[in-house]
Amino acid sequence: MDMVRFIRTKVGEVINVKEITFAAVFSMLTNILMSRDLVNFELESVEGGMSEVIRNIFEVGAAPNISDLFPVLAPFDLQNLRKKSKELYLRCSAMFEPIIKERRERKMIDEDDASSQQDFLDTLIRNGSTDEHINILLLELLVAGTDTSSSAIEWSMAELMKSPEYMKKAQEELKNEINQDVIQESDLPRLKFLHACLKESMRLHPPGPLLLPHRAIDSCQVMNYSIPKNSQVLVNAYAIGRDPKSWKDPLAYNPERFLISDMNFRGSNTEFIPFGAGRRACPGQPMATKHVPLLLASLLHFFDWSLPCGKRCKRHRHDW
Ligand code: HEM
Repeated sequence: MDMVRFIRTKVGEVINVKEITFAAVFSMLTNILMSRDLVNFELESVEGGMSEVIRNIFEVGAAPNISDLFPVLAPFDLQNLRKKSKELYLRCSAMFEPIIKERRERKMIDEDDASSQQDFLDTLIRNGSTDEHINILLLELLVAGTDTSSSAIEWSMAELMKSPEYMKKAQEELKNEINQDVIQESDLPRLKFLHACLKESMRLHPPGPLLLPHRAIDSCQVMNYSIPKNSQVLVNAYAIGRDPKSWKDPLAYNPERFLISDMNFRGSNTEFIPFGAGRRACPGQPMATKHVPLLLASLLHFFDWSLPCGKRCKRHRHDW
């Protein structure tokens, strides 16, 4: 895997885990979506400054918007959020357009050849999607999938650096369970402790702390609160994951709590909802729960980690 090869060239140097995992996830997603690798690990960069664009879109999307509180102000776009979104969308479209054009021209989709491999882009073209639809869909999936997945890996690494005994336990599990030079999807079900570490990191640091904004389609009563029809509803997954009514010693990083529980990522347990729950839960969850543990396992199995200049982390109580 490119990420592992790249880190091997940096052994002994300080590694920026955030940049590397962002690039690795981005590369996985662009390969799945359009069979293209837009990442250059050597330059630690994503082609055409894509990582910056994706991050900016995330920031613009998550920024508090005064028009949500005073809808009458929306046409004035006082914070320039709509203007910025449009500029970022145009920058992304400029990146995707040559790829879509080339794919259309090469007529890679051979309707008669049922065995020819199709990626997401082929399927969209074959279904008659316009360039605009394709641009928007690719962008939405890259934005929704990259920062969330890399944040889950980064927080897991940060927590494991703070708790060396759990890092060691996860590495021992990997040593016992992985017999070959690469970690494969088929190995994942055996990595119980690794999954527990990931769940515990996502409980404390859900990559979407307020999920996505929802809208009440009807007036309703939730406990003692009246929710009027059409109001925007934000679900605080961050607070839910740290609620002392649901979690014993909620601020402690303790992956073992997930070894003795059958909580999954599908939102069946409302006290643990890093991917949301119900009809609008994350559609990328089945994919993310494969590539996120694969990347985390690769970081832990192939390398030993320490903080720069022998620094030590304080453990246990949560200052994050
Ligand atoms: C660790 C990784 C990920 C996390 C924690 C995560 C989390 C979430 C959350 C919390 C939501 C909102 C759910 C709600 O409001 O109820 C969401 C929505 C979404 N996610 Fe993910 N996600 C991840 C990875 C991905 C990936 C890899 C993709 C696709 C490539 C993806 C695509 C989407 C899309 C398209 C939506 C919007 C769904 C809608 O509008 O109904 N996500 N995700």
